[in-house]
Amino acid sequence: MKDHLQTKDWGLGLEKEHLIIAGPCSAETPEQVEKVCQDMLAANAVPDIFRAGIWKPRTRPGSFEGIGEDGLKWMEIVRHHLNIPITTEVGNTAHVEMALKHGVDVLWIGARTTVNPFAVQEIAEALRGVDIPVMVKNPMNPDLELWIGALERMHAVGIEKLAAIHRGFSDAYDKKFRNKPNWSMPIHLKRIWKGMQVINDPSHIVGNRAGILETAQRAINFGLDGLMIETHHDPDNAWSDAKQQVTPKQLKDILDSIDFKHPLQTEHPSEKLQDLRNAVDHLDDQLLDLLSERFSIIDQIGAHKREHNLTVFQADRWKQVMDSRTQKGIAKNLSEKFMKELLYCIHEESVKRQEKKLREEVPTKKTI
Ligand SMILES: C=C(O[C@@H]1C=C(C(=O)O)C=C[C@H]1O)C(=O)O
Repeated sequence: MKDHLQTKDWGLGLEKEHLIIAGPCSAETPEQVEKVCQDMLAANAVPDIFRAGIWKPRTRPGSFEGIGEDGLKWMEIVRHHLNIPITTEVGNTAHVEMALKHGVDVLWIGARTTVNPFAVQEIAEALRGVDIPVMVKNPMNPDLELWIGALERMHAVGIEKLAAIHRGFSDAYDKKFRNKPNWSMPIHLKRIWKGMQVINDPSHIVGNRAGILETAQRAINFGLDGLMIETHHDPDNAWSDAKQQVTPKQLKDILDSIDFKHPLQTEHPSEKLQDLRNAVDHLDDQLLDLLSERFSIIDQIGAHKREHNLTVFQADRWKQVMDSRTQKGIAKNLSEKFMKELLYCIHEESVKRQEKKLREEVPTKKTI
């Protein structure tokens, strides 16, 4: 993947291994901005970057849609009290112009914008030639390509200072989260785009302040690179996202409670870890041998089906395989979800191979 600059090279003094971004969901009044800063200082909870929403994309009209440009002027208050970089969301070119005019240090692209390549491209064009870091939130839907695509659009206009934000994915059925985490998405992003830092936003994932610590800890356990936590001096009376904001004191407690983990220095794994990894290598070899053996028998069954004019998919047999293996797996401490995914994957390959068998060697019939 393309070279980009990590947060430590943004020229903003962001040297820490885990970046903490905090501040209110929305800037509401100059007094509110000042009070949040004062309470952050008093609670010893000054983040690395201060966040404040100036324009709020709301699901339905009628709720508070952000204070607009006036709020950008209040960012001077933050600079005065905390002397830290400031970030806000931009959703169109007018936002970009105003944010640049008022010296916002870091921009972020919101989830509702990331879904729309036209909107992302317009913002990218407005940023061509500008030296400013941009953080891209995941799109509303769990589409990794769209997330990477938005980062690439920024990179293509010369934005090298890039990071991603994992804020969860909209899900009509799963009501446990406001936005379902789908942890595999940020992990895949980090795997595909080497060195891409992903900041976790537990506030938007959980949707209520009680669950923030648990989700934040999981993000750190998985190896994400920082946290963005909505923080307000009086969360219950916040003009937006009242349920999920925490006070600076609560932010401090959350950060103090998190057990921050560190990436492994891959060059020097301990002897113990090396032994365990060798054992995994050996087992993986055996797994591959077994899979290859299974598929060679599947091919023989395919040949048999071809000779006897049988269909590839056999529902009764498949149900029996699925049910019995799932139960056996559960008894061996493997999760039901994992067993089902594994078996679906194996079955898909089986039927593909057999169908190919049916096509490739049509038995010669004497037609003349
Ligand atoms: C292997 C067969 O073909 C298909 C593949 C199966 C499998 O992978 O276990 C099971 C049932 C069939 O849908 C079979 O009919 O036995």
